[in-house]
Amino acid sequence: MAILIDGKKTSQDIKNEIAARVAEIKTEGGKIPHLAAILVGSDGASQTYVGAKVKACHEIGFESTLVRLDETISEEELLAKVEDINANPDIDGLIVQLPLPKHISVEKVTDKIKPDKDVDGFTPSNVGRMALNWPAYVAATPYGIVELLKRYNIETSGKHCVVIGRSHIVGSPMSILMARNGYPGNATVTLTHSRTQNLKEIAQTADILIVALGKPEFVTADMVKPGAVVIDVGIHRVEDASKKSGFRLIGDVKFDEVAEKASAITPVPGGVGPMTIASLLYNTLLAAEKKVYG
Ligand SMILES: Nc1nc(=O)c2c([nH]1)NC[C@@H]1CN(c3ccc(C(=O)N[C@@H](CCC(=O)O)C(=O)O)cc3)C=[N+]21
Repeated sequence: MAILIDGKKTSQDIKNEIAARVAEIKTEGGKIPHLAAILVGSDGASQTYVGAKVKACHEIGFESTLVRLDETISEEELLAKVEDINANPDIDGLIVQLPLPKHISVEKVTDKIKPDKDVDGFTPSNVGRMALNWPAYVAATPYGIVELLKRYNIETSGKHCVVIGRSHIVGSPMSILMARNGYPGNATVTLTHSRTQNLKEIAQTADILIVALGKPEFVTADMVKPGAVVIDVGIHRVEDASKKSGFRLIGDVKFDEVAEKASAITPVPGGVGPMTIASLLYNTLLAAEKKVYG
C-alpha cells in the first residue's frame, strides 16, 4: 500500500508557519498581508474555493477583501475594478477567481493585474520569471505540489516524471518546475496531452506521475508502474445521495486500485487542493514582504 501524501496536514503546517510569521510582523509593526479576491458570478465550486481562501486568511491573521461582482458585469467594469486594487497600497495580493463568464477575456483581465500583486502567478511576467528560475510568484497548484514533494522528501533527480495535461495553470508550469535545475527538479520530463500517442505506455514508465487533465478517474492501475509516486490534481463532484451535500469528490486517478501499486499517492479531497490555498497564502506573505519584485 502507498504512503498517503497528506495535503490537508501539510497545508495546516504551512498555515501555522505563516501565522507565526504574521505574529512576528505584528510585534514588529510591519505590514499585515492583505489578499483581495474578485469573484464574478455565483458558480458553486468557485464560491466554495473563494470562501475557503477568505477563511484561511482569517485563520492565519491576514486581512482579506472579497469583491463579489454580478456575472453580467462588463469586461470594462471588471478591468476597472482590477485597476482600483492595483492602485490600492494596502492590498498586497490580488486574485481573480476563474473561470470567468464567456463574454470576458481571461487574457485581458490577467494582463491587467500588476505583476507584483499577482499572487496567483498567472501574469506573463510571473510565468516568464518562473520559467527562468528567477524569483517569481509560482502558480499556487504547481507550487503546492513542489512543497508536497519537498516535505515528503521525494527524490526527483534523474527520475522520469510524466505530466498528463498541458494547461497554463498546472501541467505546463509543472513540467518546467520538474525539469529545472534544483530540488524538486532535475527530472526527465514528458509532458503529455490529448494528442499524445501511446499515453498508457508512457505513463507506465513514470517514476513520478502528475495527473492534471480533468477527467474523473482517468488513470487506472494498469497505467502505473509499481512503486511510482502519483500526484492527483483533478477534482470532480459526483452525485452521491448518501452524502449530506448530495455529492462527493473524486480525482483524475482511480484512487483505490492505484494506491495498491504506487509507493506514494495524494488523495482527493485532502491532497493537492488544500496545498493550493496554502501556496496562495505563502505568495501573499511574499508580496507583503516585497520578496519577489523587491
Ligand atoms: N484565480 C484562480 N486561482 C486559483 O487558485 C483557482 C481558480 N482561480 N479557480 C479554481 C481553481 C481550483 N482551486 C482549488 C482550491 C482549493 C481546493 C481545495 O481546497 N479542495 C479541497 C476540497 C474542497 C471542497 O470541498 O470542494 C480538497 O481537495 O481537499 C480545490 C481547488 C483553485 N483554483
